[in-house]
Amino acid sequence: MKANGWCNLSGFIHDDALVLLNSEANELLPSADVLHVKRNIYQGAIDPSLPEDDIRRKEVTHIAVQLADDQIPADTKLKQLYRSDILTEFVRRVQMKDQLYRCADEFQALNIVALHPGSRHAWHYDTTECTVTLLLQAAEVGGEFTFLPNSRTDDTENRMAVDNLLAGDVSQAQTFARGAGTFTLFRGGYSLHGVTQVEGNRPRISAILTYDEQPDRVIDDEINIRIYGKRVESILARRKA
Ligand SMILES: O=C(O)CCC(=O)C(=O)O
Ligand SMILES: [Fe+2]
Repeated sequence: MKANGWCNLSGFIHDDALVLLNSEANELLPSADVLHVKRNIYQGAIDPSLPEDDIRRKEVTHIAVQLADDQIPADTKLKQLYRSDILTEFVRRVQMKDQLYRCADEFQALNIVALHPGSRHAWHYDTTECTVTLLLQAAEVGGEFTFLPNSRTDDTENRMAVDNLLAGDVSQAQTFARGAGTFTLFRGGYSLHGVTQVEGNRPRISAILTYDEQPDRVIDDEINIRIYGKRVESILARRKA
């Protein structure tokens, strides 16, 4: 974690427990929305000094079948795992934070994401410093997590490496072989990353566990509507009415 900004813990979930978590996800996913989110690699904040035609301004539509936190019942094993203080404390220690809390946002806290054959997760930075994922079901082929370690800091970006990567030269990127049950922590806010195209006959399913250094962090309605679409828009509108 210190040297590369990532940490991959394979076999973190025992095989028998993994079967339960994966079947919960597969039972819930038919009720999930297909999200279409248009974004650039920075997910919004483009460096204004970039030329108009710079590849880093380019918007790509990200497509995923995704369950938000409010769609994952409290009695599922997956939510119980996420809500475990032992796990939160473990994540805090790996991330070397003085304080770390589960995200308080009703939609973003815990998500289940299915990438179906033919889809990928385009290169991007996360809007939070550190991201935690649990792979529940690996793709048959492809669907690999790829990562350009420490490609930016708070002050600067390794533009040469990022430009080469976006132009298709993946020689600087690291790719991890991850089996289902692998728990991965990475500094996604500082390292450009994505998931290669999923191939074969089944979706790649992962859980995204979100944490924050603030105990009460919620996300702006506008951002949640942009990510989660009509369903969340109508929940929020009904509440206001
Ligand atoms: O699914 C993964 O392994 C990575 C997901 C990711 O980058 C994200 O949700 O921001
Ligand atoms: Fe990400």
